[in-house]
Amino acid sequence: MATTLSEAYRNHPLHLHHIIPLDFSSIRTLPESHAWSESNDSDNIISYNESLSIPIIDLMDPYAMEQIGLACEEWGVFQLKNHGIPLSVIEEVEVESKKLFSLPAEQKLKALRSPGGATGYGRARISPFFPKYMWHEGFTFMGSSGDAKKIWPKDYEKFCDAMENYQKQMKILAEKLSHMILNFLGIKNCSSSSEENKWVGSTNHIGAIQLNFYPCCPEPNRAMGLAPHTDTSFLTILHQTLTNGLQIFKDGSGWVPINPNPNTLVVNIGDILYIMSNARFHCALHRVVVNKTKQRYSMAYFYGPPIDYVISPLVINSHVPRFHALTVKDYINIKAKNLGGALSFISTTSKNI
Ligand SMILES: C=C1C[C@]23C[C@H]1CC[C@H]2[C@@]12CCC[C@@](C)(C(=O)O1)[C@H]2[C@@H]3C(=O)O
Ligand SMILES: O=C(O)CCC(=O)C(=O)O
Ligand SMILES: [Fe+2]
Repeated sequence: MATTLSEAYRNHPLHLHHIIPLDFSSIRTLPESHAWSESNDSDNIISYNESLSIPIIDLMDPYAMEQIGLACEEWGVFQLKNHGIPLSVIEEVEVESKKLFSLPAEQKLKALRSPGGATGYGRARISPFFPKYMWHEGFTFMGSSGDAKKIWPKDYEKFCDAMENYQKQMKILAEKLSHMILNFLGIKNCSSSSEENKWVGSTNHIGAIQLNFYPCCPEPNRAMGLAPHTDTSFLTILHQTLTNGLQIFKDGSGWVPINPNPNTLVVNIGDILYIMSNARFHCALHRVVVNKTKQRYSMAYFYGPPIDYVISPLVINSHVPRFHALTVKDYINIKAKNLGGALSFISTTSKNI
């Protein structure tokens, strides 16, 4: 599984300066390399407005499927309560993640992501697309975290157990949500489509964890935690610690905050589901802003089909497909070169293909 995703990234090696994070522990002022324009502040958080808050859905609600479908159409993202993930599993992953990021830089660098790799410690993979660096460190892994053994040759077990339990639980939840979403889209009722979506609930899928850390920042209004992006996944499930920062872009409104709610996970649709929904769902462009006094941590689980799976738009009622069908691997390759332009690159109305 891990090797298959790395295979897709191998053709797009990054320069080391786009992988090695700043040693934030020794920094007291914002370096020019991390100073984004002030405009990032003025287009910032919109004022609170009831109709502009991301839906909170109770997974135990008998109408959860319809509510999830509607939230995907309007927002591309929703908050989920009664999700069934034991609190202890989430708490442990938080403890281990905090332990990891508080290590001295040289220790973390032992697990540095390789230039063409998908897993390990480093800056976000999207870093080369932006003129400035982000105020962020990340650690990506799939399955058992071999990279943790490089950091703690003897004491890796607690970390690995916590991450494995978390992945196990996240996978179960991701499968449940995927079934509901595919049902909502009516994919189950299309000819041969249940065949095509056999990856949901099988071992033949991609499941990856991204631990994110946003240190306190001396000038948060001029810095960026994680630059605007959509996830490549089918769907992403995110746990955030109690510090604000995540925002979703809503056409006509601007950046809408998704502030943490206790016992609530954030679920957003990724590019793969956006394509499969034939753009019926909203594409969840999101970013993270940083804080002067509070550190922020988040743990994302990316769930999606295997890299040889052919993504094709679900077309109902003689609607025209808005995207060319292509494999996950091809899409990852296109995105590695175009980032935000990847979706228009595969659009049936553009002249790129
Ligand atoms: C399984 C995934 C999903 C990846 C790529 C690969 C490993 C790391 C993930 C992230 C995590 C941080 C944001 C993002 C945009 C990034 O830079 O790295 C994500 C990206 C994607 O959704 O494309
Ligand atoms: O830190 C967050 O809240 C969001 C992280 C994120 O967008 C990602 O890991 O893809
Ligand atoms: Fe994301």
